[in-house]
Formats: sequence, C-alpha cells, structure tokens
Amino acid sequence: MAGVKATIAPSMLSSDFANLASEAERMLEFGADWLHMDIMDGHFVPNLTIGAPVIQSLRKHTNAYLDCHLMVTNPLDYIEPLAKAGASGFTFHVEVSQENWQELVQKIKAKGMKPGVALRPGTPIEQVFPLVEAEAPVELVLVMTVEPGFGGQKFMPEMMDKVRVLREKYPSLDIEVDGGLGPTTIDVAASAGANCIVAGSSVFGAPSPQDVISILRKSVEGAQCKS
Ligand SMILES: O=C(CO)[C@@H](O)[C@H](O)COP(=O)(O)O
Repeated sequence: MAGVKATIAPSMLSSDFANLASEAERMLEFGADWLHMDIMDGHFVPNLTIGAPVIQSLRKHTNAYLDCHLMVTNPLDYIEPLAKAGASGFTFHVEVSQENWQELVQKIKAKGMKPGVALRPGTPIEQVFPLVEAEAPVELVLVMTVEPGFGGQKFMPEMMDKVRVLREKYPSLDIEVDGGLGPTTIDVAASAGANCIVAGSSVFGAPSPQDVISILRKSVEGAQCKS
C-alpha cells in the first residue's frame, strides 16, 4: 500500500454544533488530520445538517482540510457555494451522479477542491471504477460502512470486500471508510486497505479522543507495514 497516507478525520456530526470552532480546534490538537463535514439535504438521506454557510463560518477559525461528504440529491448545486465557503474536499454520491459525474469532477477540480465519490452499502463497487479510471478522475473513494444519514450506527464488516477490491486495483488511491469506525473495528478496515478513517461517536464519545485518534492511526500505519 505504498504512497497512501493514514488520515484520521473526526466526523463533526458528532460534535457540539453550537461550539463548532472550538470542537474543531480540539480535534486538531488531539491529532486529527482532516475534519469530516457531513452535508445532508433531508432528501437523499432522511436527515438535515449543515451547508455552505456553516463551512464558511468554520473556515474563519481554521486552516484545516475540510473533508465534505455531500449526502444530497443535487451535488452540482453545491460546488460553487462550497468552494467559496472554503471546502477542501468534495465527495458526492455515485447513486445521484450517473448522468453527470464527469461534469461534476471537472467543476470540483476547477474550483480547487479534491473530488471524491461515495457509495451506499447497497451499491456495487463496480459503479465507481469508471470514475477512478477517467481522464479527470476522482481522487478518493468513500466506502460507506453504515447507511448514510446518522452517526452512531453499527459498522458493516461485509463492506470490507469493496475496500479490498479497490485497494487491489488502485494501490495509491485514497480509500475512505465511514460509519461505526473505532478501536474495535479499525483493524479489519485497515487490513482491508482503507487509509482515510472517518470516526464520529467513537472519538467524540471517548474519555480520551486523543487516544482513539492515536489507536486509529497506529492501526492504519501498522497494516501498511504488513502489506
Ligand atoms: O456520514 C456519516 C453518517 O451518514 C458519518 O460521517 C457518521 O457521522 C459517522 O459517525 P459514527 O458512525 O462514526 O458515529
């Protein structure tokens, strides 16, 4: 797994939104690499969270990489506002982009953001291959390990087959996993080949978030040494 960096991204969905800036600062002090921002429209998923105005407010307080996961039906509408707001990564869902993914990726890149594609647990992994192999490719694949919409759900180990297939095919791709990740589930994800780890409740709910971040990182780095 040469060339992929262990990246730990606390999911700010589990933070205290009323104190977002200080929660973000705390996570970065604890060793987080990215801040994972879950943008939901109440349509693609049955939950409504934040959008560009909140990213813009947070951007005033931090230079951190803001890893935005768009759980929305019309990702195209979000590119311009999120770029202006200061988003760093823009990951849209393959299920809503069958027709226009090339346009999406080109626009995301043109706005200086890192393009990624996510897939729901029920979506076959083959659907993302063309996006990774395109002339203007996505640079990250987010394998959802729970149904998108809410934090605190149970990790789905059967999703690791998707991660293994991706890692085998694309040794230097950023492969992100999201949902139910924590000290008890990280080893299976890391050994399957995931290198970007999103974790919400296991980090924010821990007596020592710093220790959890460190356990996640060590597991990913350890798995890379073995491969
Ligand atoms: O995208 C999502 C949920 O849709 C995630 O980012 C969750 O927020 C992760 O939370 P935990 O499962 O780690 O609590």
